[in-house]
Amino acid sequence: MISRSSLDQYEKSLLRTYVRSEVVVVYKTKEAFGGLSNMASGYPLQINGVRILTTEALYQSCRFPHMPAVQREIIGQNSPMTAKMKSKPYRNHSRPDWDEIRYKVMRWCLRVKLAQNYEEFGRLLLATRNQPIVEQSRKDDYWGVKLVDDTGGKLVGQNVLGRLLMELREKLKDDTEGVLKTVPPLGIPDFMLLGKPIGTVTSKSSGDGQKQPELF
Ligand SMILES: Nc1nc(O)c(N)c(N[C@@H]2O[C@H](COP(=O)(O)O)[C@@H](O)[C@H]2O)n1
Repeated sequence: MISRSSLDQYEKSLLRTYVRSEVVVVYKTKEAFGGLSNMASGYPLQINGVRILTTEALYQSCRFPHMPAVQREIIGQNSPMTAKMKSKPYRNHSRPDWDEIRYKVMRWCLRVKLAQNYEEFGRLLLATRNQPIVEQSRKDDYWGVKLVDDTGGKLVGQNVLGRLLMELREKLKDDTEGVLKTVPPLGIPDFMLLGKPIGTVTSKSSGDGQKQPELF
């Protein structure tokens, strides 16, 4: 069995340190790079024809493929924060492999956000140039980074969300053919929304969440 102290040591080894003045900080959604946050509104999504207002709601709903009623409650929220709050009482019932796959789900959610908001989200991502991106958080040093000194200069965390955003940015820089406008489903079991397997996402399926009317 792995001892608590070696687990603590391992966790510590995953932490990275950033200097605030040298990075793009994602903190409040109204700030310059706030659109990179999953809590940002204005980047609507559509999965299997279902309208979802934010990547936060999409990400949280992916915890519960076996509980469509909970997914419906989460994606029915107008605010991303309440979508996250709605998931809280059910967290112990998240899919059993959640901790192992959540970063893949997050990577897929960001791909969907880009595919369906290619111009606006793409422009924001590219505006970060080659700088490190970090999400500042008060509590979460897995997805983000926390302030570690009173001067506010040092940020420490695994910064998994920031690293996924940087990974996507680098792919976008090479995306001359618009390949990122199509997102295949994740290759994991039970990748479902409201009882149906999640299909390929395309840029055309974004917008106001209504299916396109038949023209002929
Ligand atoms: N509580 C909270 N407030 C914010 O303003 C945040 N940006 C976040 N972080 C986001 O929460 C999501 C992860 O949720 P889990 O704790 O893994 O359920 C992820 O989108 C973070 O970016 N949290």
